[in-house]
Amino acid sequence: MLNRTIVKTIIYLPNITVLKVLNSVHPADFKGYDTALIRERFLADGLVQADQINLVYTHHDRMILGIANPVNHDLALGTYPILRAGYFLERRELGIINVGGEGEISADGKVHTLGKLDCLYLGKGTKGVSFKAKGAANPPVFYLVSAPAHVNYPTTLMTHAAAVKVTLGDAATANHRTINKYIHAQGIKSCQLVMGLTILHSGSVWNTMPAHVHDRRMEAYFYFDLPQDQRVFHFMGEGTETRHIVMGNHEAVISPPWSIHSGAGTASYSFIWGMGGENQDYTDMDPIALTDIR
Ligand SMILES: O=C[C@H](O)[C@@H](O)CC(=O)C(=O)O
Ligand SMILES: [Zn+2]
Repeated sequence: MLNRTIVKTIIYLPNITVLKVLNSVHPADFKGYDTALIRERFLADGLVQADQINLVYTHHDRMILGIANPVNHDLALGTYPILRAGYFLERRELGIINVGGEGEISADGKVHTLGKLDCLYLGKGTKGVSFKAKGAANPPVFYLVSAPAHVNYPTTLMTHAAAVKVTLGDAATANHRTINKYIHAQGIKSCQLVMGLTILHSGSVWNTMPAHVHDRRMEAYFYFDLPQDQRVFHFMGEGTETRHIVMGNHEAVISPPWSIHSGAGTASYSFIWGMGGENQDYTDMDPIALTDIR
């Protein structure tokens, strides 16, 4: 039987040029960076734009991150010239977490509905990917993290409720928070992506302290649910040479393998962490004692 389904929706193909390419940085060079250079080399901002997919290509484990924000149009994930690939996921995998209103993601003809904080994994070889809002009044904000992949793992949807939860910290040290793991060794299977999100409890403002590094993996933090006029002071650099970068809502920062990644907000907030690299062992972290941090 011929498939005579007529596709009625006009799918809008957004800009297929990446916003920015971030090259790798040597920790010895980083010591001399001023504010502007830190922001140029590590910050991904201006990602959320109505009816656009805005991506940043990094040479930190070749991770791509960005936002798809369909409002009035359905957005197709095109193939970017920088990939020299027939389609976006020809040699890549993709993790997506929605931090906005309800939306839909179509993957090779199958439609997945994502509420706020739900996660969809798309494996290598998924050809047709598009994003859609359920309503223009409260559109989805899909945060995308993609890494190179060599085999296909099945498309998997995981709701926020189904994510593995670990509550850490204490209100007394202003770091009471719940970690939600989606893509990891005991969760959604992937080639190298590890992904989840952390929600600070009301009144707690510190994440990931005492801080750690993991030389086997790079990481990116994407801050959200931060009031527009509030900021997170995100700390980075080698444990004995820290610098800070001031982050607003819906901004992401790269953490190279040699860098700590930890922040303190002027209000409570949430953030998505995404990692790629040598292993997928979430517990492979080398903590740095607070008394050793400089
Ligand atoms: O390598 C793991 C990542 O840095 C985060 O998962 C840590 C985190 O979310 C937290 O402590 O709040
Ligand atoms: Zn980490």
